[in-house]
Amino acid sequence: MSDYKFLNDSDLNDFKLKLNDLNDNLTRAGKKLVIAKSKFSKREVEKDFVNEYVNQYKNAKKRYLEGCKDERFYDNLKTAKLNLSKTSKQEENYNTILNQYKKAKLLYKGYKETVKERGFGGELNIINNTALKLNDIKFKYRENHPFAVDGVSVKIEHGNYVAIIGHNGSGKSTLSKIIIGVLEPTQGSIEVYGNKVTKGNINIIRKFLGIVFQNPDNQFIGSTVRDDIAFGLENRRVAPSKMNEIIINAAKKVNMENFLDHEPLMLSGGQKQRVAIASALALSPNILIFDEATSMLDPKGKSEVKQIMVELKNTREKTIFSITHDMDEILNADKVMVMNKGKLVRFGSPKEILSDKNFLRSIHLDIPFVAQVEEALQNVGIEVSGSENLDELVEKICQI
Ligand SMILES: Nc1ncnc2c1ncn2[C@@H]1O[C@H](COP(=O)(O)OP(=O)(O)OP(=O)(O)O)[C@@H](O)[C@H]1O
Repeated sequence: MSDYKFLNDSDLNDFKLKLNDLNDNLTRAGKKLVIAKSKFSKREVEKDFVNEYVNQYKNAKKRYLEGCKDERFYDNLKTAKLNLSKTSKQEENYNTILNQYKKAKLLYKGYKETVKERGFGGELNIINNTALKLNDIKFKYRENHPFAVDGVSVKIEHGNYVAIIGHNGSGKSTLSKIIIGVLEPTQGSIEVYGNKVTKGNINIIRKFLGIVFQNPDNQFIGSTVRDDIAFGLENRRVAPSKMNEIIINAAKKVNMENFLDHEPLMLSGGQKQRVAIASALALSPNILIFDEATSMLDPKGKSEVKQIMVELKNTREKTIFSITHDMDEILNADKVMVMNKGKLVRFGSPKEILSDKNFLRSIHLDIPFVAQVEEALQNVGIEVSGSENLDELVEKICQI
């Protein structure tokens, strides 16, 4: 027994992630079966078609139930208990063995709770501080097509706010779909916090990526803001007793806590997007991706959402990616990725990117308004640069 390797929190976390994934598969198989049965009742399909989904559901359930049984936690507790029973209080290592027993007891309790909660609450394995590492990513939609993403390599550290810009067709959306695992790269590899993304773990890793899309109206399911934020949590089988607190906290982060009982469709565009952000935040993603999230909003809505993005950035709790056509937004970012014809042609701070305005113009990108004003002032000998917004620029001018 002396070389027995006791389990630790990371083993319990791995078990949570695995069980939650099996539970997702089971839920998906259940949904597909319901659809197949409804098609059968409308006489759109034959019985064989339904049977196929019945089998898939049965298999998913079998895998889930097998996944629930993990003898390691019981064996771990049994070993720790045995060790303790063989050790007298006078022995030097008594306290270590007692602590091992206490830990094993906690892990066993955690295992039982995990089964009850269907694996909810697992956290992404943080192997290193690099939120995203793309290694020579290439992607083409069809064999005889050019690469839509062509050899992109980049390393983004945790807590950064990264703006991805580029003219239409430059590969931004394709790249974002690769990051979120909707498209599989034709070549290259991806690491998320040190976890190499594979077919086997992509569904698990995707749970730690939150996405806010362009059209706020396409993102609502619930009849109130509260229901809407709850939807994702219900899918993850979060215990109802825990839900309220999570919903309120998420709503507070986007200043929507007073709208929880409002109907989502009656909100302004900016408010809708803030609810969409809250729904994503409720699921505690490590990486939050904004996919043109401000492009359909009026100026007030745009500014509300951008303000929330800056507040999120300032907490440094999440890594943020924003795919955007709004060149003014890049001033808020820590790093800017400039895409052109599928390639990452520039990567740096907003100041570095804006230092070569002619290059940006050559690939049909607008220059942020503030930077244009700064450029005009520089041309008449007034040295101002690096302002994040108009207020900052005005302040700098007043100090000259
Ligand atoms: N489903 C698809 N099938 C085939 N080609 C596609 C598909 N989607 C995008 N493409 C092509 O891939 C290239 C990159 O497109 P992508 O949509 O990623 O660019 P983008 O920078 O996001 O553009 P936009 O700003 O217009 O959304 C373009 O040449 C585009 O025509």
